Amino acid sequence: MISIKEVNKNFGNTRVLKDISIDIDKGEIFGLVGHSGAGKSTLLRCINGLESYNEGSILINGKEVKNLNPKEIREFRKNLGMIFQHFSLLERLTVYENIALPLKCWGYSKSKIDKKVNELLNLVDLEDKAKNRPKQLSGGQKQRVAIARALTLEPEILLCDEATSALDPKTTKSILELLKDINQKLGITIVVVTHQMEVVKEICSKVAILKGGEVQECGDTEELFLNHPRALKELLGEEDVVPNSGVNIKLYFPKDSSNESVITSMARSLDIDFSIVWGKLEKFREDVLGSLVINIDEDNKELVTNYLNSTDIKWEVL
Ligand SMILES: Nc1ncnc2c1ncn2[C@@H]1O[C@H](COP(=O)(O)OP(=O)(O)OP(=O)(O)O)[C@@H](O)[C@H]1O
Repeated sequence: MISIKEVNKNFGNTRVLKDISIDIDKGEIFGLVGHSGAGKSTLLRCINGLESYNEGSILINGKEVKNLNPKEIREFRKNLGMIFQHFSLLERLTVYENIALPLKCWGYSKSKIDKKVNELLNLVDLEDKAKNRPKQLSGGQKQRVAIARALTLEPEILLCDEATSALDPKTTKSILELLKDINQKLGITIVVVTHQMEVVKEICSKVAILKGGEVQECGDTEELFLNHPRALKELLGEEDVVPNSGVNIKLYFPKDSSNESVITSMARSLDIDFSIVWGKLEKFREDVLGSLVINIDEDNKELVTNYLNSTDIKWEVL
């Protein structure tokens, strides 16, 4: 649905997007994650046609975004909803009027507008706030209004730029639940730009980690958390602290494997000593993923690595 190929983008002499290639499938919730300045928002603006790109291609439903003429771009934008960190609601309008705005601009009849707005108020659970103004709402409620407004023209794609960054953790969770619900009920493809790994963990099926305008990692979110590549560690500010002597081996346990049985079986079959350096369990949606670092004698390295290769456990020497 969204196919980004070798996209380069410069601001003056500075290249801020470097050879970006990402494919986003229909119905997916895709995360673009990275520290400030990584190029996330610029990429999002290239996707929605607000910025052009110097080289490469961005195809949405088979159409090259930068080649769209003004008439096509109007239709194209209709198909893309967008929500932002600071909601971008009009303060002088009520909740109802804010949601109705895009429909009014497109010249829909009053009855069609009324039907759609009420349907969306129900979807975002704000029926009782229709007559309120934005200043009478909490941050989470404001974002719900923004989400409803972004959905009025029934877009196929919803772009979220740091949509939960201004919200507390509990409100963030409820907004993420709503986005998940919308994705499932309406089949909308959602692209989420965020610096919050919790957001990625909670709702994104795929993710790309950006750094310095480049894609460092891209793939399945669960795989990424399980494999914990360097790019993810850097993003999370994690460091593996391990002993200087012996060999340190990190084992990764997918959600359906029992770490204890592998470790005890290994100790029993190989009849060797090893120490556990540290272990970590991490909640991943409804499941728990784990990793464990063990320290063994250099002499036992081959024995242990051969044993681990005979299991389905992923591992690496640190
Ligand atoms: N209009 C612009 N003119 C010049 N440079 C820009 C412009 N917009 C962004 N940049 C630069 O492009 C780089 C990427 O910025 P971008 O806003 O895309 O990053 P980001 O990952 O979204 O960061 P943040 O989360 O802080 O918004 C940064 O170095 C930024 O300074």
